[in-house]
Amino acid sequence: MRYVSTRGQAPVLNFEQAMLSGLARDGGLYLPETVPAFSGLDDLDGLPYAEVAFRVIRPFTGESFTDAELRGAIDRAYARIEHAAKAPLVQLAPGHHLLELFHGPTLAFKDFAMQLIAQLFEIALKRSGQRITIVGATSGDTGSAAIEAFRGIDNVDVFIMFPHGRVSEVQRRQMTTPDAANVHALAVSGHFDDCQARLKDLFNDHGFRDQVGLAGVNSINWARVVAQIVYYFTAAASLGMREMDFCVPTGNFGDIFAGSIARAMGAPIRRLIVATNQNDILHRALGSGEYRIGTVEPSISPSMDIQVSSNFERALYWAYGGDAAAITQLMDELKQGGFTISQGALQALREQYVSGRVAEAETLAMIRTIREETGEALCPHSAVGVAVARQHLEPGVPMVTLATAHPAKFPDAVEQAIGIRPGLPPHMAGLFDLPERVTRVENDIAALKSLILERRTH
Ligand SMILES: Cc1ncc(COP(=O)(O)O)c(C=O)c1O
Ligand SMILES: N[C@@H](CCOP(=O)(O)O)C(=O)O
Repeated sequence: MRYVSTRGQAPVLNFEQAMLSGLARDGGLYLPETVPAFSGLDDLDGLPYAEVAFRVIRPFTGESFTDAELRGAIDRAYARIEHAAKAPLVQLAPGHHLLELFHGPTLAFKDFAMQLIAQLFEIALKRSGQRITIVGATSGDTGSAAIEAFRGIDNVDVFIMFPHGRVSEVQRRQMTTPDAANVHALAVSGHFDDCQARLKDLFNDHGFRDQVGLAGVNSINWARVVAQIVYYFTAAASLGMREMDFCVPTGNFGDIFAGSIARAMGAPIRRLIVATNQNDILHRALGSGEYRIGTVEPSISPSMDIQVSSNFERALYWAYGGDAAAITQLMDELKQGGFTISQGALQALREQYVSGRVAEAETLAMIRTIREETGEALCPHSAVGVAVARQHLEPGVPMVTLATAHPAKFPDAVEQAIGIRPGLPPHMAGLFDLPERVTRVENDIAALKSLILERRTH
């Protein structure tokens, strides 16, 4: 399996190389040259999650890992997810199901990919003896999952940039309380898009990149996306491999893009529905063809407060039929504020995705409604998903909404909606008593570089 960059100017890599590279050297994102068809769809029902993961991921890893290495990594990764089913599917209403992706150690869907790629990184780094510096940008959940997965791993430093004052207190504490020497939480002035832009600046400075052995664990890393494909298959298997719709709370477009890969592999997915909060650039772009960056408005679903949605570049690459020059041009225009999607590409995108957005009041109302109807408390991101899914329900077609985080990560929003403050699970009970370690940094590339050079442990 060979991986190519969306911008067409970076070396073609194998899986391990693409995983260790993160962003391609031409600034693009890696994608497989072809998507493998999945054989054995009808054999998945009843299999353990780890076995489905092995079958789905194996075609992507090629010669990079032996079967035994991959199975071992998967087993260790998913042993850390508490629920027996790992990603249980629960019925919200007849025909509408919630895919619960928050039973991992940091209570968000990010654990599914991050736990696995930490295992794969460890195998690859032990083999090569290489030392790396992971830098991540987060609106809250990627950062906590990365720190949990990579803390204490030899040969790795982890720097996580989060937007100062724009993540929930639980998310912040998950990033600032681990005391491992290789973990560095950085509170950056600005919003998530600033953090992600600085991350890409670091990757695009090849001198710095090579000096520190820069690696990335955001969904710019193809290995993250691969691991997120698996639960589309387990959900489809639980519903008997009938044609179904998926509604995905969306920000950086990684999770829903994993759904398009699942569909391309053969999963019976009819519609993939992009659900956004008031930061609705994706909904607007799919409606009008104009991808224009607006102001990021803080919301009660802060992990989705994103305007520059990184993985949309991968979707565009497909929609433009693999025309890397066209993507490079669009990404240059994006630096000036936005671009117009060609009619042909827009049509191709609309064949892949439909979309909806909900405002804050609707999100709160949906948390209340689901509490009344089922007794469950939804996190605000999952509530955005459920609200948009309800706009798109069709008789006879099962709908699966991805529940991307545990309500206890966002207690203020949940309490505002239903008057009940969800408690943290026992393994996180001491979170509010631990001392925090965090460095305030300006949104400034020179300041970030010197901090990373000064703090890294190797
Ligand atoms: C809880 C939660 N829901 C949804 C999303 C959106 O996922 P994606 O960025 O893959 O679109 C995020 C952030 O990634 C998140 O943390
Ligand atoms: N919502 C995310 C934003 C980064 O997403 P990623 O999937 O690209 O890592 C977060 O919680 O940090």
